[in-house]
Amino acid sequence: MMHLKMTEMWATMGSTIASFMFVWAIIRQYCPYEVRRFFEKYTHRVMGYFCPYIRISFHEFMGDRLKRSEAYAAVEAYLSANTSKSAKRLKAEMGKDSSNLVLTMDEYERVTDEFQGVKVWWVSSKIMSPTRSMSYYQEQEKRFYKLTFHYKNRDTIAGSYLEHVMREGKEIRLRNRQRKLYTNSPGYKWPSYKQTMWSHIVFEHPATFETMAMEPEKKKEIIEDLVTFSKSKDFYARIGKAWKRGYLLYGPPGTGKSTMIAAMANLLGYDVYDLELTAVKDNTELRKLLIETTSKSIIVIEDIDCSLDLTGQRKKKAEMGLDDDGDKVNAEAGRKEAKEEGGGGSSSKVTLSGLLNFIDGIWSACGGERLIVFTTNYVEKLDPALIRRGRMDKHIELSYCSFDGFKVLAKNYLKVETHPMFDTIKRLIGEIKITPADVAENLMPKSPTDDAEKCLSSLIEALEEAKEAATTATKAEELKQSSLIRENGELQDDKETAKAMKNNHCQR
Ligand SMILES: Nc1ncnc2c1ncn2[C@@H]1O[C@H](COP(=O)(O)OP(=O)(O)OP(=O)(O)O)[C@@H](O)[C@H]1O
Ligand SMILES: [Mg+2]
Repeated sequence: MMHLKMTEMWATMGSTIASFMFVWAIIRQYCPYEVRRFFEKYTHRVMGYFCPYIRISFHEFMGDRLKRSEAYAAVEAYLSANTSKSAKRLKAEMGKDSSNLVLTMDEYERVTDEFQGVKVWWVSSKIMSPTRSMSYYQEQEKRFYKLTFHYKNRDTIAGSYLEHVMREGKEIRLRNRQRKLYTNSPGYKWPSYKQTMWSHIVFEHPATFETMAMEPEKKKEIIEDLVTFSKSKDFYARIGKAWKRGYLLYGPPGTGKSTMIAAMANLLGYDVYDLELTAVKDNTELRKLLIETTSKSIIVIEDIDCSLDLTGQRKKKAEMGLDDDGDKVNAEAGRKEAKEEGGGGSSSKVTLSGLLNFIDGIWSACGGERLIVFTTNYVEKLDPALIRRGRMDKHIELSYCSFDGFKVLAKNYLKVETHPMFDTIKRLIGEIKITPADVAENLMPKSPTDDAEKCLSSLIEALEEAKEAATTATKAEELKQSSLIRENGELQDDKETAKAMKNNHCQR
């Protein structure tokens, strides 16, 4: 009897829901927007009394604002990365600024997600809402994601789950965004959509640490240093230090300094600001440029030793004939010294103290998560204040090609990991100095018929030539030294003979 009553009750409820759904479908299809909104409002209110679930909506555009909601974009990125495998209906779109396809949940698709043992449901949906365009109304699609969860999990979801979704979503967006290469050089007229001091193009350098020729341990150490930095937001906050790190890359030309900067940017997904110091008018302009840089970026000053006359203060003193303490010294000698040092023809008024402020002054903390990289061929020429630890935290020397470096290049260029010619190359590379750029050039096939053997022979030839040139140069130097010694000896003998003759003459 009881069972019969329950069955009847379920049947009645079922038919009520079915009739309700039918009426609702008709309303959605045929009724004007106002009537639909009215029904929606009251149905949600009635359902709210019985339903134990909570819903949170993330609308793409809020109110009349034209800007896309950051929360919606983060949810979209999170869902497309985490739940697109379980969704059955997906939408494929070209990523913004990028060339790859992005898969997101299709409209009205529903997926589940789990967090700390709590199950939640996400639905992608849209509503048609009226917008006033010129003088008439038209309907516009408004997309949103709806999150549903049981009310007993309210604290977990509203607290940690949403924070987790936002954080992950933002990280995914940053990873997938098209990165940019900025410059302040007035020579470049790259497209820029707003009036800023920087112009930019899309950053598309293919260098990675994997393709860099250097000792594996050194490479590993640099990668670990960079990754640790990028994950140390809380650490930097705890020790009260701005979240930035300075790298000084030094070494002879063609050893991979610029290549390493590109590899760093690709590893961390950062933008690159290539700062042309000679084009900066003065310290104020330098500060403005700094303020306009964004987080997750690398600010690069290449060839810092020739970028600016950073020893300018001293040169001016020298030109005026003042010594370091400001005392007057031989004016003529001072002017000569200044001229010999190169003169510094740049019209930039940026000073060393302006640059030091740029690196670690109060303003440098704005934005956070930034690397500052200097490159130079002559580290010994730089002012010690500029590169002391704390400013340039990590000094990396990029040097001549080692055998390990050669193996990386051979793998990149020729796809060979071992070859009988490797032994000869190992011996020669140990004997002479050759830059990775020179090795790379020799390994580059010059015609479609050039195979690995041909390229390796060309490298051996170049190494042998370089060895011969080095031997000849050493011999010439030795010869020069010995003739100098001989000349000095003869001079000494002549002096002694003259002295003896003079003594004889006096005695007489
Ligand atoms: N360590 C390296 N690993 C891989 N390729 C390298 C390396 N060093 C140089 N190369 C190759 O040589 C070319 C020149 O290197 P790069 O411009 O990075 O040198 P650099 O040290 O910046 O030189 P400069 O001091 O003249 O600016 C690069 O295009 C790259 O192909
Ligand atoms: Mg370079």
